[in-house]
Amino acid sequence: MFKDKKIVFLGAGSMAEAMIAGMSASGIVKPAQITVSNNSNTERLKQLQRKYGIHGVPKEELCYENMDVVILAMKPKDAENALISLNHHLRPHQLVLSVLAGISTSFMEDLLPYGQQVVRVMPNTSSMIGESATAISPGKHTSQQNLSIAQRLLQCIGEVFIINESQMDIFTGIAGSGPAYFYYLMEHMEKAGQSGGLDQETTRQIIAQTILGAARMIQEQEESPEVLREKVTSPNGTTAAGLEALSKNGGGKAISRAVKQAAQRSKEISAQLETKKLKVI
Ligand SMILES: NC(=O)C1=CN([C@@H]2O[C@H](COP(=O)(O)OP(=O)(O)OC[C@H]3O[C@@H](n4cnc5c(N)ncnc54)[C@H](OP(=O)(O)O)[C@@H]3O)[C@@H](O)[C@H]2O)C=CC1
Ligand SMILES: O=C(O)[C@@H]1CCC=N1
Repeated sequence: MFKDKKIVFLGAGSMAEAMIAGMSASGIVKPAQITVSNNSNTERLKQLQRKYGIHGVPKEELCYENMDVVILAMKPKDAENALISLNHHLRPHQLVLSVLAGISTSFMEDLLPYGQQVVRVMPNTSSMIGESATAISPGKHTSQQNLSIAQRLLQCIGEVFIINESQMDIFTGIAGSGPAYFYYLMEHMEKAGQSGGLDQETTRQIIAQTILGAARMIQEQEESPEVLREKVTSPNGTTAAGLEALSKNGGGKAISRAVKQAAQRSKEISAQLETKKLKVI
């Protein structure tokens, strides 16, 4: 499916690198098929080229007619300019994927040539090791075949969920931003471990294995998080004491608020960009 297909990343930041690393390691896409470009940081392009054996090409030197899949990976604030400058170069057969938080398929379609096939994507940085939870939603002109191409390509970096675009904000709150919540949790567990007498490195490995084990239990046992939690919790035992402290300190509420707040921010980004775009078209 991807033999000879040329994939181009516009944006060379942490998300692009995570996807490039995952795709290159998958063996499904060869590094030589991948090109990365950015706004101005040529040193960064050289670094990615050396590290992954891909092509790092400055924006002004990109050869647009050779691209099969264009992946937008700049910050949302830079999307409008990027789409406007792509408009003159794209051809109908070229598929545009965007990993930008808050950028809707209609936002892209309005700034690209009429009928351009686009797919909105929300990956996370675990793409780096092929463990992303990625959502995709097609635009209104996107064929089933191109949606399948996007799905297959993104399976190189982890699990892919095809969702309704109206669910993209909440997906972003859970999975796009999600790794950061777990790292935050780990930072705090690590500090507690150290103050309890464990060294940092050992604590880190213990926490990672604990989170990995809990995640795999959810994937492999047909039981809900609630049931699994109850199985850990002995009456009047250590876990009950820990959970009580979590609950008393607003732990559950804080987690739920974090997800909702991130989803809300995704909605706000969309709304702000829509207002700005209306002045352009
Ligand atoms: N980080 C994450 O966990 C996730 C991020 N995302 C999305 O990915 C996108 C990128 O995030 P992240 O990698 O963290 O951002 P970074 O700030 O790390 O990278 C942004 C990149 O975009 C480049 N850029 C800016 N304007 C243009 C342009 N017109 N054409 C080509 N490249 C351009 C920058 O180039 P230069 O350095 O030269 O200015 C830079 O390489 C965001 O939209 C974010 O919403 C989605 C899911 C998860
Ligand atoms: O923080 C952000 O806006 C991006 C999108 C999801 C994760 N990182």
